[in-house]
Amino acid sequence: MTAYRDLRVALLGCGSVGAQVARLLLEQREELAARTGAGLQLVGIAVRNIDAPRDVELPRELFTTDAEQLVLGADIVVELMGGIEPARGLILRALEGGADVVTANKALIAAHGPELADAAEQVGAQLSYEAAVAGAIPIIRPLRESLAGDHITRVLGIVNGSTNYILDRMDRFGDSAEDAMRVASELGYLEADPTLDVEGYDAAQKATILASIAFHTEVPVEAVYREGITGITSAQIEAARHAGSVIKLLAIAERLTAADGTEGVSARVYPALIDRDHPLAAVHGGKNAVFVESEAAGELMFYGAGAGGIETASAVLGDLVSAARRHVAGGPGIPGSAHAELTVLPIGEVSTAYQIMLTVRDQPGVLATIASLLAEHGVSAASVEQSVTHDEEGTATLVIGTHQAREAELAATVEALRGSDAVTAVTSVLRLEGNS
Ligand SMILES: NC(=O)C1=CN([C@@H]2O[C@H](COP(=O)(O)OP(=O)(O)OC[C@H]3O[C@@H](n4cnc5c(N)ncnc54)[C@H](O)[C@@H]3O)[C@@H](O)[C@H]2O)C=CC1
Ligand SMILES: N[C@@H](CC=O)C(=O)O
Ligand code: NA
Repeated sequence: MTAYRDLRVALLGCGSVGAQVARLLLEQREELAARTGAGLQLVGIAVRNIDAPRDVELPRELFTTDAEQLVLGADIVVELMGGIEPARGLILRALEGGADVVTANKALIAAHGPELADAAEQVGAQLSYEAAVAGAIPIIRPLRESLAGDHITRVLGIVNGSTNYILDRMDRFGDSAEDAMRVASELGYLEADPTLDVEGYDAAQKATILASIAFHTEVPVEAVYREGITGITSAQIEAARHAGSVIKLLAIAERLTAADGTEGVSARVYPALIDRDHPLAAVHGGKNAVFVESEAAGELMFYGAGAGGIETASAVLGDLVSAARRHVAGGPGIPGSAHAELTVLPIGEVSTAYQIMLTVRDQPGVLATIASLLAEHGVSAASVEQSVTHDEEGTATLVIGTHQAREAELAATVEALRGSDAVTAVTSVLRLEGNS
Protein backbone atom coordinates (compact mmCIF):
# COMPACT_ATOMS: atom_id res chain seq x y z
CA MET A 1 0.00 0.00 0.00
CA THR A 2 1.22 3.51 -0.82
CA ALA A 3 2.38 5.51 2.23
CA TYR A 4 0.77 8.93 2.24
CA ARG A 5 1.64 12.01 4.17
CA ASP A 6 -1.16 12.71 6.67
CA LEU A 7 -3.01 16.04 6.65
CA ARG A 8 -4.72 17.03 9.89
CA VAL A 9 -8.39 17.86 9.28
CA ALA A 10 -10.33 19.66 12.03
CA LEU A 11 -14.12 19.69 11.79
CA LEU A 12 -16.11 22.44 13.52
CA GLY A 13 -19.77 21.44 14.02
CA CYS A 14 -21.46 18.07 13.73
CA GLY A 15 -25.03 18.79 12.65
CA SER A 16 -26.84 17.78 9.45
CA VAL A 17 -23.85 18.50 7.19
CA GLY A 18 -20.96 18.04 9.63
CA ALA A 19 -21.99 14.53 10.67
CA GLN A 20 -22.14 13.42 7.02
CA VAL A 21 -18.77 14.98 6.25
CA ALA A 22 -17.24 13.15 9.23
CA ARG A 23 -18.83 9.85 8.17
CA LEU A 24 -17.62 10.15 4.56
CA LEU A 25 -14.13 11.19 5.66
CA LEU A 26 -13.86 8.09 7.83
CA GLU A 27 -15.55 5.65 5.44
CA GLN A 28 -13.69 6.81 2.33
CA ARG A 29 -10.30 7.34 3.92
CA GLU A 30 -8.41 5.02 1.53
CA GLU A 31 -10.07 6.30 -1.60
CA LEU A 32 -9.63 9.97 -0.65
CA ALA A 33 -5.95 9.33 0.08
CA ALA A 34 -5.52 7.75 -3.35
CA ARG A 35 -7.25 10.70 -5.01
CA THR A 36 -5.38 13.44 -3.18
CA GLY A 37 -2.01 11.87 -2.47
CA ALA A 38 -2.46 12.60 1.25
CA GLY A 39 -4.16 10.88 4.16
CA LEU A 40 -7.05 13.03 5.37
CA GLN A 41 -6.83 12.40 9.07
CA LEU A 42 -9.87 13.64 10.98
CA VAL A 43 -8.20 14.82 14.19
CA GLY A 44 -11.26 16.13 15.99
CA ILE A 45 -14.83 17.41 15.81
CA ALA A 46 -15.76 20.50 17.81
CA VAL A 47 -19.28 20.41 19.19
CA ARG A 48 -21.24 22.18 21.89
CA ASN A 49 -22.34 19.01 23.64
CA ILE A 50 -20.38 15.76 23.27
CA ASP A 51 -23.35 13.63 24.37
CA ALA A 52 -25.96 15.19 22.06
CA PRO A 53 -27.81 12.62 19.92
CA ARG A 54 -26.54 12.50 16.30
CA ASP A 55 -27.77 11.00 13.02
CA VAL A 56 -24.46 9.25 12.49
CA GLU A 57 -22.44 7.10 14.88
CA LEU A 58 -18.93 8.51 15.18
CA PRO A 59 -15.98 7.61 17.48
CA ARG A 60 -16.56 9.43 20.78
CA GLU A 61 -12.85 10.22 21.20
CA LEU A 62 -13.00 12.56 18.19
CA PHE A 63 -15.35 14.97 19.94
CA THR A 64 -14.20 18.04 21.81
CA THR A 65 -15.84 21.19 23.08
CA ASP A 66 -12.59 23.14 22.64
CA ALA A 67 -12.84 24.45 19.06
CA GLU A 68 -10.02 26.98 19.57
CA GLN A 69 -7.57 24.30 20.57
CA LEU A 70 -8.70 22.04 17.71
CA VAL A 71 -7.90 24.53 14.96
CA LEU A 72 -4.33 24.99 16.21
CA GLY A 73 -2.01 22.81 14.19
CA ALA A 74 -4.69 21.73 11.69
CA ASP A 75 -3.78 21.66 7.98
CA ILE A 76 -7.39 22.00 6.88
CA VAL A 77 -10.28 23.35 8.95
CA VAL A 78 -13.84 22.54 7.90
CA GLU A 79 -16.33 24.96 9.45
CA LEU A 80 -19.90 23.63 9.59
CA MET A 81 -21.21 25.34 12.72
CA GLY A 82 -23.03 28.17 10.97
CA GLY A 83 -23.58 31.71 12.27
CA ILE A 84 -21.10 34.57 12.42
CA GLU A 85 -19.27 34.10 15.73
CA PRO A 86 -17.41 32.08 16.82
CA ALA A 87 -17.12 30.76 13.21
CA ARG A 88 -15.47 33.96 11.91
CA GLY A 89 -12.89 34.15 14.70
CA LEU A 90 -12.03 30.47 14.39
CA ILE A 91 -11.64 30.70 10.60
CA LEU A 92 -9.40 33.78 10.90
CA ARG A 93 -7.28 31.98 13.46
CA ALA A 94 -7.02 28.91 11.21
CA LEU A 95 -6.07 31.01 8.15
CA GLU A 96 -3.52 33.05 10.10
CA GLY A 97 -1.94 29.74 11.10
CA GLY A 98 -1.66 28.80 7.40
CA ALA A 99 -4.47 26.22 7.33
CA ASP A 100 -6.83 25.96 4.37
CA VAL A 101 -10.47 26.52 5.28
CA VAL A 102 -13.58 24.92 3.84
CA THR A 103 -16.95 26.30 4.91
CA ALA A 104 -20.62 26.03 3.93
CA ASN A 105 -21.47 29.16 5.88
CA LYS A 106 -23.37 31.43 3.46
CA ALA A 107 -24.24 33.98 6.17
CA LEU A 108 -20.58 34.37 7.12
CA ILE A 109 -19.23 34.53 3.55
CA ALA A 110 -21.94 37.03 2.57
CA ALA A 111 -21.11 39.28 5.52
CA HIS A 112 -17.33 38.80 5.85
CA GLY A 113 -16.14 37.15 2.61
CA PRO A 114 -13.62 39.89 1.66
CA GLU A 115 -12.10 39.94 5.16
CA LEU A 116 -11.65 36.15 5.14
CA ALA A 117 -10.35 36.12 1.54
CA ASP A 118 -7.76 38.78 2.48
CA ALA A 119 -6.65 36.76 5.50
CA ALA A 120 -6.24 33.67 3.29
CA GLU A 121 -4.29 35.60 0.66
CA GLN A 122 -1.89 37.05 3.24
CA VAL A 123 -0.54 33.58 3.96
CA GLY A 124 -1.27 31.89 0.62
CA ALA A 125 -3.95 29.66 2.16
CA GLN A 126 -7.12 28.60 0.36
CA LEU A 127 -10.64 29.55 1.42
CA SER A 128 -13.37 27.49 -0.28
CA TYR A 129 -17.13 27.62 0.10
CA GLU A 130 -18.76 25.61 -2.69
CA ALA A 131 -21.52 24.41 -0.34
CA ALA A 132 -22.49 27.97 0.64
CA VAL A 133 -24.45 28.54 -2.59
CA ALA A 134 -26.91 25.97 -3.92
CA GLY A 135 -25.60 23.14 -1.68
CA ALA A 136 -24.41 20.18 -3.74
CA ILE A 137 -24.53 22.01 -7.09
CA PRO A 138 -21.08 22.94 -8.39
CA ILE A 139 -21.42 26.67 -9.05
CA ILE A 140 -18.68 28.49 -7.11
CA ARG A 141 -15.86 26.51 -8.73
CA PRO A 142 -17.35 26.80 -12.26
CA LEU A 143 -17.61 30.58 -11.82
CA ARG A 144 -14.18 31.00 -10.23
CA GLU A 145 -12.27 28.54 -12.38
CA SER A 146 -14.06 27.04 -15.39
CA LEU A 147 -15.45 30.41 -16.53
CA ALA A 148 -12.46 32.48 -15.35
CA GLY A 149 -11.54 33.34 -18.94
CA ASP A 150 -15.04 34.36 -19.99
CA HIS A 151 -17.17 37.47 -19.38
CA ILE A 152 -20.25 36.65 -17.39
CA THR A 153 -23.17 38.94 -18.16
CA ARG A 154 -25.95 37.58 -15.96
CA VAL A 155 -26.61 34.92 -13.34
CA LEU A 156 -30.19 33.91 -12.53
CA GLY A 157 -30.52 31.51 -9.63
CA ILE A 158 -33.21 29.55 -7.87
CA VAL A 159 -31.04 29.25 -4.78
CA ASN A 160 -33.60 28.78 -2.02
CA GLY A 161 -35.23 25.37 -2.07
CA SER A 162 -38.00 25.98 0.46
CA THR A 163 -39.46 28.98 -1.35
CA ASN A 164 -39.22 27.13 -4.65
CA TYR A 165 -41.12 24.27 -3.03
CA ILE A 166 -43.86 26.66 -1.80
CA LEU A 167 -44.26 28.46 -5.14
CA ASP A 168 -44.18 25.15 -7.03
CA ARG A 169 -46.99 23.69 -4.88
CA MET A 170 -49.08 26.81 -5.45
CA ASP A 171 -48.53 26.52 -9.20
CA ARG A 172 -48.80 22.77 -9.74
CA PHE A 173 -51.22 21.66 -7.02
CA GLY A 174 -53.24 24.85 -6.55
CA ASP A 175 -52.27 25.14 -2.86
CA SER A 176 -52.95 28.42 -1.09
CA ALA A 177 -49.83 30.23 0.14
CA GLU A 178 -50.67 29.22 3.74
CA ASP A 179 -51.14 25.52 2.89
CA ALA A 180 -47.93 25.38 0.83
CA MET A 181 -46.00 27.04 3.67
CA ARG A 182 -47.46 24.59 6.21
CA VAL A 183 -46.40 21.56 4.14
CA ALA A 184 -42.90 23.02 3.61
CA SER A 185 -42.62 23.53 7.35
CA GLU A 186 -43.87 20.00 8.15
CA LEU A 187 -41.25 18.56 5.78
CA GLY A 188 -38.51 20.52 7.58
CA TYR A 189 -37.64 22.53 4.47
CA LEU A 190 -37.60 25.91 6.21
CA GLU A 191 -34.79 27.42 8.26
CA ALA A 192 -35.33 27.58 12.06
CA ASP A 193 -36.28 31.22 11.38
CA PRO A 194 -38.49 30.88 8.26
CA THR A 195 -38.20 34.63 7.62
CA LEU A 196 -34.71 33.93 6.27
CA ASP A 197 -36.30 31.86 3.50
CA VAL A 198 -39.64 33.53 2.76
CA GLU A 199 -38.40 37.12 3.00
CA GLY A 200 -35.45 36.35 0.71
CA TYR A 201 -32.58 36.92 3.19
CA ASP A 202 -31.05 33.48 2.49
CA ALA A 203 -31.27 34.08 -1.28
CA ALA A 204 -29.78 37.57 -0.82
CA GLN A 205 -26.73 36.08 0.93
CA LYS A 206 -26.29 33.74 -2.01
CA ALA A 207 -26.84 36.60 -4.52
CA THR A 208 -24.00 38.54 -2.85
CA ILE A 209 -21.65 35.60 -3.17
CA LEU A 210 -22.62 34.90 -6.80
CA ALA A 211 -22.38 38.55 -7.85
CA SER A 212 -19.01 39.05 -6.15
CA ILE A 213 -17.47 36.04 -7.87
CA ALA A 214 -19.12 36.48 -11.26
CA PHE A 215 -18.13 40.14 -11.57
CA HIS A 216 -14.83 40.25 -9.64
CA THR A 217 -16.28 42.96 -7.44
CA GLU A 218 -17.10 43.22 -3.74
CA VAL A 219 -20.89 43.27 -3.54
CA PRO A 220 -21.99 43.87 0.07
CA VAL A 221 -25.06 41.96 1.17
CA GLU A 222 -26.64 45.28 2.24
CA ALA A 223 -26.52 46.37 -1.44
CA VAL A 224 -28.69 43.46 -2.58
CA TYR A 225 -32.25 44.59 -3.31
CA ARG A 226 -34.59 42.09 -1.69
CA GLU A 227 -38.26 41.15 -1.80
CA GLY A 228 -39.61 37.86 -0.46
CA ILE A 229 -42.54 35.67 -1.45
CA THR A 230 -44.92 36.43 1.41
CA GLY A 231 -47.09 38.72 -0.73
CA ILE A 232 -47.52 36.21 -3.56
CA THR A 233 -51.16 35.22 -4.00
CA SER A 234 -52.97 32.44 -5.82
CA ALA A 235 -54.38 35.12 -8.14
CA GLN A 236 -50.84 36.07 -9.20
CA ILE A 237 -49.92 32.43 -9.74
CA GLU A 238 -53.05 32.03 -11.88
CA ALA A 239 -52.35 35.19 -13.90
CA ALA A 240 -48.79 33.98 -14.47
CA ARG A 241 -50.06 30.65 -15.77
CA HIS A 242 -52.50 32.45 -18.05
CA ALA A 243 -49.61 34.48 -19.46
CA GLY A 244 -47.54 31.32 -20.08
CA SER A 245 -45.21 32.04 -17.15
CA VAL A 246 -44.38 30.78 -13.69
CA ILE A 247 -43.37 32.72 -10.56
CA LYS A 248 -39.95 31.88 -9.11
CA LEU A 249 -37.93 33.55 -6.36
CA LEU A 250 -34.80 34.57 -8.25
CA ALA A 251 -31.39 35.68 -7.07
CA ILE A 252 -30.04 37.81 -9.89
CA ALA A 253 -26.55 39.15 -10.51
CA GLU A 254 -26.26 41.21 -13.66
CA ARG A 255 -23.81 43.47 -15.43
CA LEU A 256 -25.59 46.77 -16.17
CA THR A 257 -25.03 50.21 -17.61
CA ALA A 258 -26.68 52.95 -15.55
CA ALA A 259 -28.64 55.81 -17.14
CA ASP A 260 -25.55 58.06 -16.80
CA GLY A 261 -23.34 55.50 -18.54
CA THR A 262 -21.71 54.06 -15.38
CA GLU A 263 -20.72 50.41 -15.87
CA GLY A 264 -21.89 48.46 -12.86
CA VAL A 265 -23.52 45.39 -11.41
CA SER A 266 -26.90 44.75 -9.92
CA ALA A 267 -27.61 42.10 -7.29
CA ARG A 268 -31.24 41.52 -6.42
CA VAL A 269 -33.72 38.98 -5.12
CA TYR A 270 -37.43 38.99 -5.85
CA PRO A 271 -40.24 36.78 -7.04
CA ALA A 272 -40.39 37.19 -10.82
CA LEU A 273 -42.27 35.82 -13.79
CA ILE A 274 -40.29 33.52 -16.00
CA ASP A 275 -41.47 32.08 -19.29
CA ARG A 276 -42.57 28.44 -19.02
CA ASP A 277 -40.14 27.58 -21.82
CA HIS A 278 -37.15 28.90 -19.84
CA PRO A 279 -35.07 26.08 -18.28
CA LEU A 280 -35.52 27.61 -14.80
CA ALA A 281 -39.30 27.13 -15.07
CA ALA A 282 -38.73 23.36 -14.99
CA VAL A 283 -37.02 23.50 -11.58
CA HIS A 284 -39.64 21.91 -9.34
CA GLY A 285 -40.03 21.12 -5.65
CA GLY A 286 -37.12 21.96 -3.39
CA LYS A 287 -34.50 21.77 -6.12
CA ASN A 288 -32.10 24.63 -6.98
CA ALA A 289 -30.64 25.76 -10.30
CA VAL A 290 -28.32 28.51 -11.46
CA PHE A 291 -28.56 29.79 -15.03
CA VAL A 292 -25.41 31.57 -16.20
CA GLU A 293 -25.15 33.75 -19.30
CA SER A 294 -21.69 34.64 -20.56
CA GLU A 295 -20.23 36.22 -23.68
CA ALA A 296 -18.31 33.22 -25.00
CA ALA A 297 -19.93 30.14 -23.41
CA GLY A 298 -23.47 31.42 -23.93
CA GLU A 299 -26.10 29.92 -21.66
CA LEU A 300 -25.26 27.29 -19.03
CA MET A 301 -27.45 25.75 -16.36
CA PHE A 302 -26.39 24.04 -13.13
CA TYR A 303 -29.16 22.02 -11.46
CA GLY A 304 -29.56 19.80 -8.41
CA ALA A 305 -29.94 19.60 -4.64
CA GLY A 306 -29.49 22.95 -2.90
CA ALA A 307 -29.65 21.49 0.58
CA GLY A 308 -29.62 18.27 2.60
CA GLY A 309 -26.92 16.89 4.87
CA ILE A 310 -25.42 14.26 2.59
CA GLU A 311 -25.87 16.32 -0.59
CA THR A 312 -24.18 19.37 0.91
CA ALA A 313 -21.42 17.14 2.31
CA SER A 314 -20.55 16.25 -1.29
CA ALA A 315 -19.66 19.89 -2.03
CA VAL A 316 -17.70 20.17 1.23
CA LEU A 317 -15.71 17.02 0.40
CA GLY A 318 -14.94 18.40 -3.07
CA ASP A 319 -13.42 21.51 -1.48
CA LEU A 320 -11.58 19.36 1.03
CA VAL A 321 -10.01 17.24 -1.72
CA SER A 322 -9.00 20.40 -3.57
CA ALA A 323 -7.37 21.81 -0.39
CA ALA A 324 -5.56 18.52 0.22
CA ARG A 325 -4.21 18.52 -3.34
CA ARG A 326 -2.89 22.05 -2.81
CA HIS A 327 -1.07 20.92 0.31
CA VAL A 328 0.46 18.05 -1.62
CA ALA A 329 1.45 20.16 -4.64
CA GLY A 330 2.49 23.22 -2.60
CA GLY A 331 2.07 26.83 -3.71
CA PRO A 332 -0.58 29.35 -2.70
CA GLY A 333 -4.34 28.83 -2.87
CA ILE A 334 -6.45 30.51 -5.54
CA PRO A 335 -6.96 34.04 -4.20
CA GLY A 336 -10.29 35.87 -4.20
CA SER A 337 -10.71 38.30 -7.09
CA ALA A 338 -12.26 41.74 -6.64
CA HIS A 339 -10.07 43.67 -9.10
CA ALA A 340 -12.92 44.92 -11.34
CA GLU A 341 -14.32 47.20 -8.60
CA LEU A 342 -17.52 47.82 -10.53
CA THR A 343 -20.15 50.13 -9.03
CA VAL A 344 -22.98 48.28 -7.36
CA LEU A 345 -26.03 49.94 -8.89
CA PRO A 346 -29.33 50.54 -7.07
CA ILE A 347 -32.54 48.80 -8.10
CA GLY A 348 -33.74 52.01 -9.83
CA GLU A 349 -31.19 51.40 -12.60
CA VAL A 350 -32.49 47.93 -13.47
CA SER A 351 -34.52 47.50 -16.66
CA THR A 352 -37.06 44.70 -17.04
CA ALA A 353 -40.49 44.14 -18.48
CA TYR A 354 -43.39 44.04 -16.01
CA GLN A 355 -46.79 42.53 -15.53
CA ILE A 356 -49.15 44.93 -13.77
CA MET A 357 -52.56 43.77 -12.52
CA LEU A 358 -55.18 46.43 -11.81
CA THR A 359 -58.78 46.67 -10.82
CA VAL A 360 -60.33 49.46 -12.84
CA ARG A 361 -63.73 51.13 -13.19
CA ASP A 362 -65.42 49.37 -16.09
CA GLN A 363 -66.26 52.58 -17.99
CA PRO A 364 -65.57 53.96 -21.45
CA GLY A 365 -62.26 55.83 -21.69
CA VAL A 366 -60.54 53.92 -18.86
CA LEU A 367 -58.17 52.07 -21.17
CA ALA A 368 -57.16 55.33 -22.87
CA THR A 369 -56.53 56.98 -19.46
CA ILE A 370 -54.28 54.11 -18.40
CA ALA A 371 -52.41 54.00 -21.71
CA SER A 372 -51.65 57.72 -21.46
CA LEU A 373 -50.51 57.38 -17.81
CA LEU A 374 -48.04 54.70 -18.90
CA ALA A 375 -46.82 56.78 -21.85
CA GLU A 376 -46.33 59.88 -19.64
CA HIS A 377 -43.82 57.87 -17.58
CA GLY A 378 -41.98 56.33 -20.52
CA VAL A 379 -43.48 52.87 -20.07
CA SER A 380 -45.09 51.25 -23.10
CA ALA A 381 -47.64 48.44 -22.99
CA ALA A 382 -46.84 45.25 -24.90
CA SER A 383 -50.21 43.65 -24.09
CA VAL A 384 -53.43 44.54 -22.27
CA GLU A 385 -55.93 41.94 -21.26
CA GLN A 386 -59.24 42.52 -19.54
CA SER A 387 -60.41 39.64 -17.40
CA VAL A 388 -63.99 38.39 -17.61
CA THR A 389 -64.65 39.17 -13.96
CA HIS A 390 -66.84 42.26 -14.31
CA ASP A 391 -68.44 42.54 -10.88
CA GLU A 392 -71.54 44.26 -9.44
CA GLU A 393 -69.47 47.23 -8.34
CA GLY A 394 -68.68 47.94 -11.99
CA THR A 395 -65.00 47.04 -11.84
CA ALA A 396 -62.92 44.78 -14.04
CA THR A 397 -59.42 43.34 -13.82
CA LEU A 398 -56.77 44.45 -16.31
CA VAL A 399 -53.48 42.65 -16.83
CA ILE A 400 -50.91 44.84 -18.58
CA GLY A 401 -47.64 43.44 -19.93
CA THR A 402 -45.06 46.19 -20.52
CA HIS A 403 -41.99 46.48 -22.70
CA GLN A 404 -38.66 46.91 -20.91
CA ALA A 405 -38.54 49.95 -18.67
CA ARG A 406 -36.29 51.19 -15.90
CA GLU A 407 -37.42 50.39 -12.39
CA ALA A 408 -37.51 54.08 -11.47
CA GLU A 409 -39.95 54.75 -14.35
CA LEU A 410 -42.09 51.81 -13.34
CA ALA A 411 -42.26 52.95 -9.70
CA ALA A 412 -43.47 56.38 -10.86
CA THR A 413 -46.02 54.73 -13.18
CA VAL A 414 -47.42 52.54 -10.42
CA GLU A 415 -47.73 55.53 -8.11
CA ALA A 416 -49.62 57.43 -10.82
CA LEU A 417 -51.90 54.43 -11.44
CA ARG A 418 -52.68 54.20 -7.72
CA GLY A 419 -53.61 57.90 -7.71
CA SER A 420 -55.85 57.69 -10.79
CA ASP A 421 -59.64 57.85 -10.45
CA ALA A 422 -59.92 55.16 -13.13
CA VAL A 423 -58.05 52.63 -10.97
CA THR A 424 -59.56 51.14 -7.82
CA ALA A 425 -56.48 49.03 -6.92
CA VAL A 426 -53.09 47.94 -8.24
CA THR A 427 -53.18 44.30 -7.16
CA SER A 428 -49.87 43.03 -8.49
CA VAL A 429 -46.63 44.26 -10.01
CA LEU A 430 -44.22 41.52 -11.05
CA ARG A 431 -41.04 41.71 -13.09
CA LEU A 432 -40.41 39.41 -16.05
CA GLU A 433 -36.94 37.87 -16.06
CA GLY A 434 -34.99 35.50 -18.27
CA ASN A 435 -35.42 37.32 -21.56
CA SER A 436 -32.49 38.91 -23.32
N1 LIG B 1 -28.26 21.80 6.01
C1 LIG B 1 -28.14 22.15 4.73
O1 LIG B 1 -28.81 21.61 3.86
C2 LIG B 1 -27.19 23.23 4.33
C3 LIG B 1 -26.41 23.88 5.25
N2 LIG B 1 -25.53 24.83 4.85
C4 LIG B 1 -24.70 25.51 5.84
O2 LIG B 1 -23.90 24.55 6.51
C5 LIG B 1 -23.65 24.97 7.83
C6 LIG B 1 -24.08 23.85 8.78
O3 LIG B 1 -25.47 23.63 8.59
P1 LIG B 1 -26.23 22.41 9.30
O4 LIG B 1 -25.34 21.23 9.39
O5 LIG B 1 -27.51 22.30 8.61
O6 LIG B 1 -26.47 23.04 10.74
P2 LIG B 1 -26.86 22.28 12.08
O7 LIG B 1 -27.55 23.26 12.95
O8 LIG B 1 -27.51 20.98 11.80
O9 LIG B 1 -25.42 21.96 12.69
C7 LIG B 1 -24.58 22.91 13.25
C8 LIG B 1 -23.78 22.21 14.31
O10 LIG B 1 -22.77 23.09 14.79
C9 LIG B 1 -22.77 23.05 16.21
N3 LIG B 1 -22.30 24.32 16.71
C10 LIG B 1 -22.87 25.52 16.56
N4 LIG B 1 -22.16 26.45 17.23
C11 LIG B 1 -21.11 25.80 17.81
C12 LIG B 1 -20.04 26.20 18.62
N5 LIG B 1 -19.91 27.45 19.01
N6 LIG B 1 -19.15 25.28 19.01
C13 LIG B 1 -19.28 24.00 18.65
N7 LIG B 1 -20.29 23.54 17.87
C14 LIG B 1 -21.20 24.44 17.46
C15 LIG B 1 -24.22 22.79 16.58
O11 LIG B 1 -24.33 22.25 17.86
C16 LIG B 1 -24.65 21.80 15.49
O12 LIG B 1 -24.34 20.49 15.83
C17 LIG B 1 -24.40 26.28 8.02
O13 LIG B 1 -23.54 27.35 7.79
C18 LIG B 1 -25.47 26.22 6.94
O14 LIG B 1 -25.89 27.49 6.50
C19 LIG B 1 -25.34 25.14 3.53
C20 LIG B 1 -26.07 24.51 2.57
C21 LIG B 1 -27.09 23.55 2.89
N1 LIG C 1 -33.07 27.22 3.72
C1 LIG C 1 -32.26 26.95 2.57
C2 LIG C 1 -31.32 25.82 2.85
C3 LIG C 1 -30.12 25.85 2.01
O1 LIG C 1 -29.34 26.79 1.93
C4 LIG C 1 -33.18 26.59 1.40
O2 LIG C 1 -34.40 26.52 1.59
O3 LIG C 1 -32.68 26.43 0.29
NA1 NA D 1 -22.71 24.70 -4.41
